[in-house]
Amino acid sequence: MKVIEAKGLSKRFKEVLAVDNVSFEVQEGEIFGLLGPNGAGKSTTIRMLTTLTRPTSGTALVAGYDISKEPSRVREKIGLVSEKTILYDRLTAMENLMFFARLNGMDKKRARKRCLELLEMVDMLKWKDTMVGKFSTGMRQRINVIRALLHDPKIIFLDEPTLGLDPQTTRTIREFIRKINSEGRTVILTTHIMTEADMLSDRIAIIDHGKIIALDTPKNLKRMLKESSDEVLDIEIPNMNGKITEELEAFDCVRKVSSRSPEEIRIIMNCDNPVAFITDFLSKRSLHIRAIRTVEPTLEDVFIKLTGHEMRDQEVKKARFVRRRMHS
Ligand SMILES: Nc1ncnc2c1ncn2[C@@H]1O[C@H](COP(=O)(O)OP(=O)(O)OP(=O)(O)O)[C@@H](O)[C@H]1O
Repeated sequence: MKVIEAKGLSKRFKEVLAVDNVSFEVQEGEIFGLLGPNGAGKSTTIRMLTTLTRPTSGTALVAGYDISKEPSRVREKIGLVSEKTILYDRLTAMENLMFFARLNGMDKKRARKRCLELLEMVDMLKWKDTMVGKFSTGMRQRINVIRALLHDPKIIFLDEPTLGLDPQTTRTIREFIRKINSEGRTVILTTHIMTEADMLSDRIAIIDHGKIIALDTPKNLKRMLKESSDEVLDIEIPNMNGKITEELEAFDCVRKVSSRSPEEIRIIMNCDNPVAFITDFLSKRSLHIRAIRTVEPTLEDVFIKLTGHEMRDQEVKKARFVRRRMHS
């Protein structure tokens, strides 16, 4: 059964078309990942589906209700975890949760029981009477996540749920996402982390510049690359020189070269004999090969193949742009 049906959703902010005619469906019980670089339009898509912002055009049904015509019905059925969520620093974990539970219209006794239950689920019971202002980012995020579950919604939206968290908390949050899903909830998750989308999602929509450029299971997305007979090779070159990326990319059979470290490149290519090709290329330039490996394609490779650029490229460019603006 479909629990989300987005039809031609678009959102324009003045000259920026943040979301461009996006359509997709999410089935009940799925973990559905929206994967894309910073600024791709993931948060804006989630904000429209959770009724926080109105689409410029198009619409969506969430739990059977139209996001534009019946927003309060939609809000009853969903939970949202976003980085913009506010917790009150001078209230304890329990007081924060009770405050939001009461806002949701729960009676005191039921609210208390539910808060304790949820605190226990994320291993935060012992911190229930501590002020949230004293919590680490990871502890706050656990409270944020359970806050969205207070009214027991069947559809949960998580916008970059592990952003800025330490590895241990990241693991806890990911396990928790699997747990709430295994209890029958549908999860819609945005992330710019390929491995996170890969390990959690039943299906993934890859978003770039506001458009969905691919939508399938992680396995099928990766198979797409395999079946295209593209090869992905990692090559260690101890005496690397900076020009080889450009030189290699000038060949028709080379799709993309990316740097993995100062001494290692990853190359996606479609040549008759890729290893012979690369060995010949490097030996002509007196470059040595320390190791060469064929690698199973990852979602990163799928993204590169589809867009012709790395997800990180854009993030680096964006960071540089922000820094330049800050210093100008
Ligand atoms: N309120 C707003 N006003 C103007 N532009 C906006 C607004 N919200 C988002 N944008 C722009 O819309 C585009 C998509 O942003 P969005 O936040 O949806 O991307 P994202 O994929 O979630 O990335 P990020 O992780 O960086 O938030 C970006 O170019 C962003 O600058």
